[in-house]
Amino acid sequence: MNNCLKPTRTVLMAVGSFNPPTNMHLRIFELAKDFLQKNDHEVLGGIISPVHDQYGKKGLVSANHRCTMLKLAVETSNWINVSEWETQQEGWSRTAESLQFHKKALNDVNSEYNWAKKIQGNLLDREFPLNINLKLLCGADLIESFAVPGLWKDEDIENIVSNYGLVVISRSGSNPQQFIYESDLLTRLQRNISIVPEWITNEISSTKIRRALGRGESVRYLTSDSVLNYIQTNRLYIQ
Ligand SMILES: Nc1ncnc2c1ncn2[C@@H]1O[C@H](COP(=O)(O)OP(=O)(O)OP(=O)(O)O)[C@@H](O)[C@H]1O
Ligand SMILES: NC(=O)c1ccc[n+]([C@@H]2O[C@H](COP(=O)(O)O)[C@@H](O)[C@H]2O)c1
Ligand SMILES: [Zn+2]
Repeated sequence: MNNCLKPTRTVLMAVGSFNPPTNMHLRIFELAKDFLQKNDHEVLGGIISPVHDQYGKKGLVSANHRCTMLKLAVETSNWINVSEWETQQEGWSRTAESLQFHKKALNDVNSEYNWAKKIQGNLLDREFPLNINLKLLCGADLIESFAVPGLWKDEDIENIVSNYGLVVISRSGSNPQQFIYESDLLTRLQRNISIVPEWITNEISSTKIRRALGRGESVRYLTSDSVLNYIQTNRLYIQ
């Protein structure tokens, strides 16, 4: 919330494997946008930032495939974009580093990145400074991973929540309110965390899509037909 008349200019960024992209990956952006627009934010755009190959998660297909699938998935959206920046670095980037890079590029009027130009183009005026805020959008399982020992630096969690802000979409099997209550750090920073309930609950996950594909079962309507055609043409996720 801000106290002046203008709504806060906000961009949402989701990080993850997107292995493969699912309809829920796009849904979380729609849910977050609706929520923020009712709460005094002007949502200028969304960015999906797939993780580097060196993240090394079991079964992760190449960034080349994941970026191509994501670009196919967002073809139906006029506001969600794909950033390949993380995948183009020497190695894995911490989420705090990725947020820092993307926020800087979004506020740079001379940015060379297409997603930055497109999002800036949604501004009615391009008064300098652009004052575009970036928030991390995630499902409740990602915030719960903050508690995994050694996975996230405390200083990164503090930086992400206090300098960017979090929008957390509830996911079955997780309880983000309780998780925040159990963390002194997150309780202190609570006003920068928005929890958005997903009332039309849906269990779609990339893991379940990979499992079904591995078993030769249909995954139609869990992801877009364009992504599905790409998976089939390139024979991905079959053992
Ligand atoms: N059904 C869902 N509800 C809420 N958030 C989701 C859902 N599916 C994915 N997300 C969120 O999307 C982001 C990217 O997640 P990720 O690429 O890990 O997808 P996933 O479906 O969880 O995949 P996997 O099963 O491989 O872990 C994360 O913040 C995750 O919490
Ligand atoms: N310390 C960190 O910044 C940190 C730790 C663990 C995961 N992450 C990110 O969270 C995402 C997790 O993705 P998955 O849920 O697909 O494993 C990835 O984008 C990864 O880079 C960041
Ligand atoms: Zn996941």
